Amino acid sequence: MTILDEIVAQKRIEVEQRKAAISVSSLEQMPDFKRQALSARDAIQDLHSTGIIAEFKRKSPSRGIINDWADVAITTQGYVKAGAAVLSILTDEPFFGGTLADLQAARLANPETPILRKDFIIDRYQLLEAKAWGADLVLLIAACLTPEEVIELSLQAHDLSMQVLLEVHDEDELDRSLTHTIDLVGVNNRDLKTFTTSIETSLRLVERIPDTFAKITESGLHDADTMLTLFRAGFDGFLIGEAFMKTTDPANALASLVSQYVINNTLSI
Ligand SMILES: O=P(O)(O)OC[C@@H](O)[C@@H](O)c1c[nH]c2ccccc12
Repeated sequence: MTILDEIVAQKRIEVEQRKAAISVSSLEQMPDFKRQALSARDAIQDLHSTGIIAEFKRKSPSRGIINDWADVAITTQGYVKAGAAVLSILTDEPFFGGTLADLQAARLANPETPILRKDFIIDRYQLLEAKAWGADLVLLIAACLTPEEVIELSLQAHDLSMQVLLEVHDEDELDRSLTHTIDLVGVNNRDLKTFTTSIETSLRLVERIPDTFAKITESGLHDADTMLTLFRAGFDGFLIGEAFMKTTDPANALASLVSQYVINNTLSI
């Protein structure tokens, strides 16, 4: 059993418990449910965008505790000020230490920045939760969904005005799950079986992703040279968590990376 199987098994139980605790109509009555979601795709593909999706992550199965002290509102506001185009908020509690309250706090603190609900989505109910608690887009992970489920969940997300980031890790997942009903494709550099990260995964898969989708490279990124290599290979966006969260000042770490990236990018044009 891989870690992903374990997380999804746990998630199925959790979703049933949440459904029993909060009804769909209560979610629909939450103030943000009717809010028009912001376009993450536009924010990332804007000419002046850094393309950075900055993640708030307290812990992970691969790293254990990364940061147990940071405040969500302060950290995410700092991220935005330092140049993040989009925010990613982990809402899985057992494995990543996140909550829907974190999502809501980030929403309140950053009314103009698109926010990704980062979780293991397997059920429409979680899309309703995402919208109700302030998300603009959701992650769908190809490795834990059938191609039919990807289509169904992405259409439902669109009905709620949210965009969809489809995460893949290999050719098979990409070829099997890519559908015009998603908006952004994320290549996860982290192998969930071994927890190792390799940007070769992104460099290999980018060729197969049509230009109609925004292309995001995810995980294990921490330096401007690597970002530049990936940008040149065709990526529009970079999902980065640990490199920021493990420092004493996550927003400042983002600011340094951005200035280095801008310098390198300008020098090499
Ligand atoms: O912290 P990193 O190595 O910069 O990675 C961020 C992000 O890509 C990673 O947290 C992630 C990618 N896909 C996921 C799916 C679920 C939970 C977490 C993730």
